[in-house]
Amino acid sequence: MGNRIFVAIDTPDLERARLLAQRVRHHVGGIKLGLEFFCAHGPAGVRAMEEIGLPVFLDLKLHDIPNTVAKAVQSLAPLAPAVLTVHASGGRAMLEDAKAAAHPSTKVVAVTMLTSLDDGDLAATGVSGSAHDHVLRLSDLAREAGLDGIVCSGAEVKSAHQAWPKGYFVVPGVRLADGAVGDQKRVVTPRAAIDAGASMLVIGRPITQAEDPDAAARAIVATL
Ligand SMILES: O=C(O)c1cc(=O)[nH]c(=O)n1[C@@H]1O[C@H](COP(=O)(O)O)[C@@H](O)[C@H]1O
Repeated sequence: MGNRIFVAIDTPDLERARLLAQRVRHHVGGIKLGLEFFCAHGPAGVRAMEEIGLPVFLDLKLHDIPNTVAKAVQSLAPLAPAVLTVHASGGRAMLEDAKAAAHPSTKVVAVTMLTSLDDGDLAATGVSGSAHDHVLRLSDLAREAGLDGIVCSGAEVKSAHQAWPKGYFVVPGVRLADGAVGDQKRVVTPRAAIDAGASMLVIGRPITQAEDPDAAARAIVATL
């Protein structure tokens, strides 16, 4: 089994992104590029990062009407990212059209409920019930729409995996027991996420903000 850690390269600085990816490349299975990077550098930046030779997860969390999302996904298809995110709450038609427009080799995964939110935040958006139930509902929707998997926290991945054994489960909000949580609310350790059935761990600041990112990535791998 390959390394399931994707390092979140959250920076608008292309040189820093390259340097970070190169430093940790032997201890991660891929790199995740998100809005911060993509807004600054677009497809050319993604291509520049692809040259490092690691699989690229393009995390744009697309969420709009079906036609707009499908056209955006179509525009991204030449980049053939290993993984691409859309928001599950965009609804079934949006999810189906996103999957149909993606490069055939791209896993399209649906973000369920952001790991920076808790039950109280959910209630404030007008959704009653627990984060757990909300994630499970959105996971069913993603499966029915033909997506490859979902993004959820380590607290829900076990149930989601049981309900969808062939799904691909991306887990962010990963922290070592003594690590700073920052803006994340639903966090688990790397080991707990893997034991619960995560297919991929997304880890950003615990690696990228460490004094020695390479050593930090190596230390996390050692816990798995
Ligand atoms: O889709 C994601 O990757 C994602 C979904 C989610 O619910 N929570 C979440 O934190 N992420 C991303 O995962 C990364 C987490 O970064 P750290 O909190 O620094 O480890 C960031 O790049 C987020 O954009």
